[in-house]
Amino acid sequence: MIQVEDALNVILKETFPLGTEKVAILDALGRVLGESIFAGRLIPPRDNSSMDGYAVHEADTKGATPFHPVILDVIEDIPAGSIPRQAVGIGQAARIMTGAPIPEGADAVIKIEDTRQSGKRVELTASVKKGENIRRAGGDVREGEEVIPAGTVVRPAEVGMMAALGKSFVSVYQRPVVAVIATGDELADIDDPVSSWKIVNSNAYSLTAQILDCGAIPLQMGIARDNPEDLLAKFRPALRADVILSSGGVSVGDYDLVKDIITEVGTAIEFWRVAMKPGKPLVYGRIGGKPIFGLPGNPVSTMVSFEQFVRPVLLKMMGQRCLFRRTLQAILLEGLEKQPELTYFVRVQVKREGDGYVAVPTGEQSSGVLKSMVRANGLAILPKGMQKISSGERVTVQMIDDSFNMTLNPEYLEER
Ligand SMILES: Nc1nc2c(c(=O)[nH]1)N[C@H]1C(S)=C(S)[C@@H](COP(=O)(O)OP(=O)(O)OC[C@H]3O[C@@H](n4cnc5c(N)ncnc54)[C@H](O)[C@@H]3O)O[C@H]1N2
Ligand code: MOO
Repeated sequence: MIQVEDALNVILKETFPLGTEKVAILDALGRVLGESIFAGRLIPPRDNSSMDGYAVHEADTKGATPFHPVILDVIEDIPAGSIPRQAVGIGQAARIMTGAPIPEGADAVIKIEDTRQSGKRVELTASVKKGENIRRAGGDVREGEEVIPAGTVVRPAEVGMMAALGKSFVSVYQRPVVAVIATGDELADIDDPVSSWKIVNSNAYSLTAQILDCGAIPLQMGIARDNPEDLLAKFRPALRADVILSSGGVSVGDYDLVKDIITEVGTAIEFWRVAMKPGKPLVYGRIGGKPIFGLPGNPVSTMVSFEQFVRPVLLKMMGQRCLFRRTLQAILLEGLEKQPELTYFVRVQVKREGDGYVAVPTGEQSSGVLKSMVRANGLAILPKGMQKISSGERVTVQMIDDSFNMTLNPEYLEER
């Protein structure tokens, strides 16, 4: 039996980012850049005004006050998007709007609030400094500058910047295709007739959802029955995926055949059984360099094993550098006993309380009870060596719900 951390080390050491592909910048959202983005142009492309006002010579504005205004001739109007036709001379001003290019001659912009226009003239009631209210060409981005380094996760700001730089396609890391095989004679699909002898194949759906949630591409292979022929018929075509997952059939029962079958198709098994609960009977191996995971069949075991081992693998393949969930410290509000040789992942609901957090176990912790997973936003990690934990003690919680910290003001949640 391998320890959780050792298992993770073995798996991640032999996992590498996939190649890259070109996608449209909006499709790059949430993905990892495979190239650095360099500026092929200046932003802004030329000096422009940051205020609605008048482009002037700074020297002309000296000493202007509401009681001793300076009067200038207005020579033209420069709305944003237009090209100035004349240079601004001494004693002259050009009316200019935010974003419009600064005309020749002018070296400052005075904002409208500090002026009074009368006909073809303008009175300045304040002075300006050289360069005031002018955004310089290249002030945001210089030509040739590395604006976004390779390895960055693309967010809306990066999408906007790439658009500003005229880059419509960009290189990102590929998304792995992940095959999912459910195993078990007792399984029925969602739409099959209801029978008390059958269990709905929910694992294929929770796993597929977890794969999608990571940004990877699921490939549902359906249900394999507990016989070698059917298992081989599902595993063989699954090997074209980048990662292969199965659920069930990895324990010690008479029909737990997954280990034998994946060995038969050529998998080098690296470990079977991890010192954890839930998820102990996990089997892991490599086939043609690809990872293959035989996840335990209990619905919670499947999901928790995915969280601990498969999710980091998929993220690493997609070029991500942050492979793990956020953890936080919380006060556990219920005492628990455990087997000291195993690491426990306890389903909890974490809430803010004062400056800190509290964690409440979400009910029955048996590996078949999916409802306590539905109610959980975190997994409290009770480490190996610990025998029991009392209410009021501090625990580390792995947050499996990213939206957790969105503690919205309750009045925003009121319904109409
Ligand atoms: N004698 C022993 N028995 C068991 C041990 C053990 O050490 N000794 N370990 C237990 C633990 S821990 C787990 S976890 C399970 C895992 O066993 P398998 O991976 O072989 O899973 P199955 O036996 O096939 O199924 C377990 C359970 O989960 C339900 N299941 C299976 N697949 C699905 C699915 N796709 N969707 C929904 N539910 C599914 C299945 O009906 C069973 O109830 O073994 C223990 N036994
Ligand atoms: O590991 Mo099993 O997953 O405890 O039920």
